[in-house]
Amino acid sequence: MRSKTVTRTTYSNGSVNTVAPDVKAKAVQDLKDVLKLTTINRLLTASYDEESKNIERKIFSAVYQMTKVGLIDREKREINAIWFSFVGLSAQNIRHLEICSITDFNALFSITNQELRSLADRGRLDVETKRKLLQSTVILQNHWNDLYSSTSTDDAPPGPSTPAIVTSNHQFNVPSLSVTGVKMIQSSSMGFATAPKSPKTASRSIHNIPHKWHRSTKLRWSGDGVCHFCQRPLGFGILNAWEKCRSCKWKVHTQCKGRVGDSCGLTPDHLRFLFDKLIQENNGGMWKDPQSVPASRSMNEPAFQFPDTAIDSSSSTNSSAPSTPALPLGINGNVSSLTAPYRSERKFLFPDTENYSVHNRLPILVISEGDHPSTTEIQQETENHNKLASLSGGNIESEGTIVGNQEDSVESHHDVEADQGGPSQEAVDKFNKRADGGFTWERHAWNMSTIRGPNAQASWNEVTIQLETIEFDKQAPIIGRGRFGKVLRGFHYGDVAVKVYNMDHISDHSKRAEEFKLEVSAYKNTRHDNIALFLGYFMNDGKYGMVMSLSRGSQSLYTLLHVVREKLDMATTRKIAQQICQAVSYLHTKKILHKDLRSKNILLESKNKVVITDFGILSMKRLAYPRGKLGYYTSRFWTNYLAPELAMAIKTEYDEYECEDFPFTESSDVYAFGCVWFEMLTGMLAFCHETPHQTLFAKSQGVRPVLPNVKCTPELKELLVACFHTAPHERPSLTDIHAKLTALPKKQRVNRSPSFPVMMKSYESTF
Ligand SMILES: Nc1ncnc2c1ncn2[C@@H]1O[C@H](COP(=O)(O)OP(=O)(O)OP(=O)(O)O)[C@@H](O)[C@H]1O
Repeated sequence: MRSKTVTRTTYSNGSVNTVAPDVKAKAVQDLKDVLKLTTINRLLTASYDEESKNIERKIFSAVYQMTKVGLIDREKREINAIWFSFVGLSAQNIRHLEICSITDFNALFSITNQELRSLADRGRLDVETKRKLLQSTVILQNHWNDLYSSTSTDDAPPGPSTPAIVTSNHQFNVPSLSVTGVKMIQSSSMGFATAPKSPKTASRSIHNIPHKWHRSTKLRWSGDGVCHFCQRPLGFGILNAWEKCRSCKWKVHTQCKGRVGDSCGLTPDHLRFLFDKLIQENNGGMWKDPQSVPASRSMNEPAFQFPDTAIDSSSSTNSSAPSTPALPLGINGNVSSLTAPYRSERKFLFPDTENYSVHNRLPILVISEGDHPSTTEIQQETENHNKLASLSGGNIESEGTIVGNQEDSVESHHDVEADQGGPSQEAVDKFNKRADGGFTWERHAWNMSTIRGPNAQASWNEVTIQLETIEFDKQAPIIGRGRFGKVLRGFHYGDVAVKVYNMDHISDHSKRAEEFKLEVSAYKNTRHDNIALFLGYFMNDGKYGMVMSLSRGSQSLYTLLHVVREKLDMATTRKIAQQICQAVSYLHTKKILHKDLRSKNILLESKNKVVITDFGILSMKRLAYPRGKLGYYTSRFWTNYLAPELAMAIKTEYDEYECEDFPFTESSDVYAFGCVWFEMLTGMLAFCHETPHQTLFAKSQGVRPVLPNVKCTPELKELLVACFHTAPHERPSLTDIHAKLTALPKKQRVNRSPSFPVMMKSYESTF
């Protein structure tokens, strides 16, 4: 019998599956074949005959088969690109959608028809392509849903599984929330490659609510309304008959009705209602069902019932008991039993009463994934780059690699005006206010002579780099892409990394340059061995970017821990922790807050040296873009590092004019540092078993990360647990942590009592 080579596939959630490469290759090939067999035009014809249905089914089963084999992120993106090009999208359209985080089917299914339409509009997809995209997405989603309804619990198709990525109009995530049982079921994954598994004891309740179509016999004019399925105008009710679902408010032509599926989608309001219900029911004891999830062992132990008490320093270094109050694997069940003991004795009361706990609402989070680009993307990027370079006579080396929209260049004169000095006094004030978030940050935080003052212009000029002088790598210009922009590889008197920022969240183009300068100014004044070296910035033709030293290793701590899955020894962990402490406390002395300290933003130059990046950028406004009131686009695992006071500050609906930014403080950076340290010690993310919403909820309830069995001294454990204190002012400062880390002896000597009798005292002292 021929033995198969089996590879380990690491999922984005860190789990590992074994998949025979030939099985995977076959699945991918099947999809390509079936796509080759047919054309989307046939699939999307108005005459929806039996043959079209068969084609649909074939395509879907190929897609489904492929999702079963477990794909890594890069493969998911490639498949997504295959699907999009089959639908008729150009490479540029695909790039646009990817930039908007539609990188796999999961993401595609997670956004509403309306959001997809607005993404298509922003990407300037032509009418026909947009129609095909929307229509084909509905078809695919329907199949997915059908399959969900017809599949047994264990064989459920892999799919967007949890409220982590919230579907506001479609039902793909909903199976993980049982409407009747109202239990939050923990998902095993946030990616579409792994199937959400329900506990075996409780069968999964499938959301399957039929549409309530209503057809008015009156003559109705629907204004500019378009059919949700075919995207053509609805027109008059009688002439071109259309119907409206009373529940989800979808309007479709009568002839399209058959193709939108039998199951009614959940609108954002429905979804909120569901969450509201979950939280309310929790108060009413709905989650107290003792059958649902066995209570955590630690919950019955008095030692672990209170999060804010100092840790028992007598705990053994190799104890397997968590040193913090345990959140049992997921808060997927008996949450009240978890939180009740804390509530009864909780010392800390959150200062902000305007939070979602009070209003019984959780904000909607959509997870976008910054990632390494696929080969196809690199090729695409390189082609664009070279094409533009040749068009401009090789002058504008960078233009092709930088994504910006035409509006930016139209408005660029504003930028030039704004470039004639530092940001305005008003902006600086606003920025300082934003930074303090109502806590401790002061206006005098900024060195006014560098931002605004007699030397401001000269100071900015010194760090301005002309875009034309940067030579971008022709082979593989793009290093990676994040939530707020992308990083390119270039040459500017040496190898450099160029981070191109997306400033679309500032709708007023004339304000972009000013805002960008405020963000960059955090970098401008930093000089530290463990901080990415700022070399300069550019603002050309509506492109905003920063040039910094290229980290040689090009590997982040996240990649090392969760992709390469390397276990760090105590000495390395300590060294890295010390360096992070030094770097971030340096920033704090410069009155700069990191705001986004995560293992992804810690680059490893070598095992002995880290460099931190991406500081001072994050804001609620950035996260709220482009969803606005609909929720936030966040990086994956962002909530895991979020300090509880920040988690509490996220408003369910973001309003630019009314909402304050996050109340970032040095202490929130300390919390994030604790999470990174935790990650290094355990190889796992804090709250790794929770979905983002569960994490937010848990944090709002004062739940702290569970520290599993780690080999470290009680002092270190105590220090780590102190970083997770719910009250920000109780957390230690990074300088203190660094001092304690340094003071610890290099090697812990274990004082074991010998198994044989020894003379403990010296000969002299005995007599
Ligand atoms: N100075 C640098 N040198 C080398 N690589 C870098 C540098 N700065 C960033 N990178 C890499 O570029 C990629 C994108 O970085 P970026 O900070 O934009 O996003 P991210 O942190 O991965 O994602 P997000 O912040 O959205 O979660 C990452 O893989 C990162 O490791």
